Amino acid sequence: ASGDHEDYMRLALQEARKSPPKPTNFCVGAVLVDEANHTILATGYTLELPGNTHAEQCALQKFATLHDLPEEHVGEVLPPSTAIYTTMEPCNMRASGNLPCVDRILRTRSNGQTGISKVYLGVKEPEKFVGENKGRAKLEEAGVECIHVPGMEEGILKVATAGHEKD
Ligand SMILES: Nc1nc(=O)c(N)c(NC[C@H](O)[C@H](O)[C@H](O)COP(=O)(O)O)[nH]1
Ligand SMILES: [Zn+2]
Repeated sequence: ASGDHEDYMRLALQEARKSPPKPTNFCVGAVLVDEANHTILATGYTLELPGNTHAEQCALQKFATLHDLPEEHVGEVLPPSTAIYTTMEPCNMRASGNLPCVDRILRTRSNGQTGISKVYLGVKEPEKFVGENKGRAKLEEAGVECIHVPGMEEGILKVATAGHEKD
């Protein structure tokens, strides 16, 4: 039911609120969900884990850690109907040059692993740091279904840009 999608996106926004505002990125929240069992596998928010970490990256890393695996191997332990909810579409390029979350999501589907098969997003990425984010098209080309969960855009962007100069 669409209510579930909004509930998970609201939870992701709650997570985003925990992120320390910075002028050089967005405060984003993510929730990794086993859709078949309606269970939350992990949550994450920007900068939750040490280093210049992204929300989606943190959720993946935390779930991998639960299974004593590094993030790059998380695809080995994700249940068959795993989705990720993220308040902002996964990054496809990062000004820091760190591995984008689109690549981390696609990596979960390597070696015949199902990995993440659905991405629910709250907003498109504003073109402030890296121009237009073409991540959604890249995910869809790879067979990952991307679904916009509407209705929370204002709140998501307010949190995401909390560390930015008020223009
Ligand atoms: N989906 C998403 N989740 C995040 O947790 C986050 N911080 C961004 N932000 C996207 C933005 O494009 C990058 O934050 C800047 O490009 C700076 O790059 P770094 O974050 O320093 O690697 N996007
Ligand atoms: Zn990212």
